[in-house]
Amino acid sequence: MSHQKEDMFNRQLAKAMPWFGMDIGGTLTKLVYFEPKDITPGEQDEEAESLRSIRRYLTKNSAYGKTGHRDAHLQMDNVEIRKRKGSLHFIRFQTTDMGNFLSLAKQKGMAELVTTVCATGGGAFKFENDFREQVNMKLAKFDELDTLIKGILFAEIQNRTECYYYENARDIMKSEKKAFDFSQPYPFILVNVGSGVSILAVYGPDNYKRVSGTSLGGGTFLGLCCLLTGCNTFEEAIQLATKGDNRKVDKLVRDIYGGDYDRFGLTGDLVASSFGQMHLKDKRSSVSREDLANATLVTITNNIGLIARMCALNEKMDKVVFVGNFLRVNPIAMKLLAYAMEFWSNGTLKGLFLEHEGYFGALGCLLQFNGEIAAALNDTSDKCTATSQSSTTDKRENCMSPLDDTSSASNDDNSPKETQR
Ligand SMILES: Nc1ncnc2c1ncn2[C@@H]1O[C@H](COP(=O)(O)OP(=O)(O)O)[C@@H](O)[C@H]1O
Ligand SMILES: CC(C)(COP(=O)(O)O)[C@@H](O)C(=O)NCCC(=O)O
Repeated sequence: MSHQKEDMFNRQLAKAMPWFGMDIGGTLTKLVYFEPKDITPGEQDEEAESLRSIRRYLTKNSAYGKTGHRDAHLQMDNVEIRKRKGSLHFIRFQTTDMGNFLSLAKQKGMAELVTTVCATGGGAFKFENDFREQVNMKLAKFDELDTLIKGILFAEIQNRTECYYYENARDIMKSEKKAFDFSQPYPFILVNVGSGVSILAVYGPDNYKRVSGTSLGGGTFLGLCCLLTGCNTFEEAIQLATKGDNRKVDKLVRDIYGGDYDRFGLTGDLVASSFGQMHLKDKRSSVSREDLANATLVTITNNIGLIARMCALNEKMDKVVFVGNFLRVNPIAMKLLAYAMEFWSNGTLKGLFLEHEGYFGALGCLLQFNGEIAAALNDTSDKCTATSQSSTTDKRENCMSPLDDTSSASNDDNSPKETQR
């Protein structure tokens, strides 16, 4: 890009503030907000009061409405995006609270400032009309798996301690979090544990395929836990699980064999049948809510671990990266997954985790926003490439700046894609 074009590009980007990326998931909506920290006095003079007030509101609070939270511990400072320096803020709320979010956006004057929000996740499709009708905002839609990978790669570059593993994974009581150098990531299996689970094989920055998935995910854990224990929140479910013992609920190999099943290396303390004791009335009457929560967590986690391991085996990959908000405040699940990768593969597989867990889709989306504008400024149809899929055909006829109208610039082609190697 020429200097002149770049200047114009940066000015347009600055005018497009606030920069957001939004991932509207099945359970949680994740919002990543870029707070510029290099505002010049000139910009400050021109800045609309509503923009200033939004910045203050988002950065000074850590709770918003009934379910909104800013994860201050995840804040990324000194980030450079498109030559602007600033901080990234990570905010989440329940997707069922979207109505309140839209009311708040209206109240804070967002609709006058922002014409287009970059959004990903199923809700970018589901809530598109609500955004248009209630706050006159358009959604520039991006595929959730494309943005997930983009977000992960960006976070890894920004934060050298983003990725970690569990040392001594075979001994869950002693296993400890340790930084992992993920600067040479490819190839790897990516397991996104959200409401449901998507499993990808990632070969390069723009080259991946969705190899598997399961409906038994974070939503299943939370739903079953609420049913079985009467708890109401994820945090409560995790707290209960931390104090419980799945062995009072599950049938172990030793409950069936009286000890190990040596011939096939199945030790006595291995779960033979999840919830396998719960058909017996006396066992049912002696289990606690905590035991049931723990057994639910172990059941769901082990199942995800098993499928992930099979995918790694199929794809001949040795790194398995787990993300998604199911892992939030959930060391039990992470340690179990680390153990499952290590133990069942005889040490050939490594389970890896990332600090920003459930925010990568929203982060990737925020980064994508700039790409769309760049495409618009270059203003040639051949430069209007689809979000990242190297093998997909871009069906867009016009590229328009999201500052004006993104209805045709967004990735509206929502047909399922599988990137070819
Ligand atoms: N505060 C929370 N409220 C609800 N679910 C939570 C919360 N924190 C973590 N979770 C877990 O995260 C899952 C959602 O993960 P996420 O990656 O945000 O997926 P989605 O995009 O489908 O909403 C829930 O099913 C639940 O297991
Ligand atoms: C449909 C989804 C991609 C939606 O993503 P999510 O909101 O759960 O993060 C995911 O829930 C999923 O892949 N479910 C499993 C579907 C299956 O392969 O059985």
